[in-house]
Amino acid sequence: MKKNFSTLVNKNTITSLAIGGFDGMHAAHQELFKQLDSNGAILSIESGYATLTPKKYRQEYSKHPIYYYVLDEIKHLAGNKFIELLKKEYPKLKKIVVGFDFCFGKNRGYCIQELKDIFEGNVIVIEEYKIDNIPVHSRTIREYISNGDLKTANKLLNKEYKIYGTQIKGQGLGAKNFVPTINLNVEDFLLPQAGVYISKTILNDIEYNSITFLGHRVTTDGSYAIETHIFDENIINDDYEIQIKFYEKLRDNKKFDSFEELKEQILFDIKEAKEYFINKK
Ligand SMILES: Cc1cc2nc3c(=O)[nH]c(=O)nc-3n(C[C@H](O)[C@H](O)[C@H](O)COP(=O)(O)O)c2cc1C
Ligand SMILES: Nc1ncnc2c1ncn2[C@@H]1O[C@H](COP(=O)(O)OP(=O)(O)OP(=O)(O)O)[C@@H](O)[C@H]1O
Repeated sequence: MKKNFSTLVNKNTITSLAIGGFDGMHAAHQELFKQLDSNGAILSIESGYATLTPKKYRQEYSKHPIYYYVLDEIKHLAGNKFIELLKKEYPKLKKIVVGFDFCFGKNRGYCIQELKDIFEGNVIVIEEYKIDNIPVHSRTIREYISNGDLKTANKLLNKEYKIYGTQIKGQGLGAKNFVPTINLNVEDFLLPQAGVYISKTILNDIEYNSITFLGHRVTTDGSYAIETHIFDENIINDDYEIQIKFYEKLRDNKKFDSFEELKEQILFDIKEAKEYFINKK
């Protein structure tokens, strides 16, 4: 994970700010960032609901430093007070970049026109950004992920959806009866719909082709699990942090009548996922 270097960049040097929530750091957010100059920064207003790129993981997706405000601490401010606060914290601020639907201040009562009226500087407003006619928003991307449509979610993110987790102990059945898997504990991130996904797993900065299962292990102990199988590698993982990138869903979670049938299906899933990566090249 890239360290948040915002604390290292002096706010006195910042001349432009992109303002918003920025959960996902998706394709539309990146359109805003393109308008920042080399002394530009991102001002993320934290509502506490970021599940695509929780705060700790967000800096990875931009070269501009990210600063944060907690929404609850600033939402009572009248529009002019908010701008005063920005001017005080960023004395060289000349340009503000926001999207078409940006509103701020008490009761979200101040929007683009008020921003232009109050801020004595350049206000750049980005029109609603769409991909294949789908408006790009964090809420829309969350919905695609929750419905298992990672292909569309990734298109709107302009990158593969990625989660971070830590290794936990599994049932100890995988390597003996099925295939070896790393079992993960994941906090803070939105999890895709239950099922089997083509994925890449990153351990110690090395990216491996893999397949990932999420859901209740209805064929074995019934408990919820996130498990990833890395292809053709003998992995002895002692890494604290594991990253999973999701590509496409292969199938739903399913209850099998025997371990043999589940194993056969898992081997078929692996074959399909391998073909996906071969064809992608
Ligand atoms: C590619 C893949 C697909 C899986 N599909 C299912 C499934 O459809 N139904 C199910 O009950 N468990 C499924 N599992 C989970 C297995 O039941 C699980 O790997 C096994 O119980 C071993 O768990 P362990 O690692 O905790 O020992 C799948 C696992 C993998 C790796
Ligand atoms: N599709 C878009 N086109 C242009 N600007 C956008 C778009 N989506 C977000 N923005 C702008 O990006 C900034 C960050 O906004 P925000 O994080 O609320 O985005 P969002 O993806 O619309 O989130 P949510 O879905 O939670 O409303 C805001 O200034 C917002 O106006």
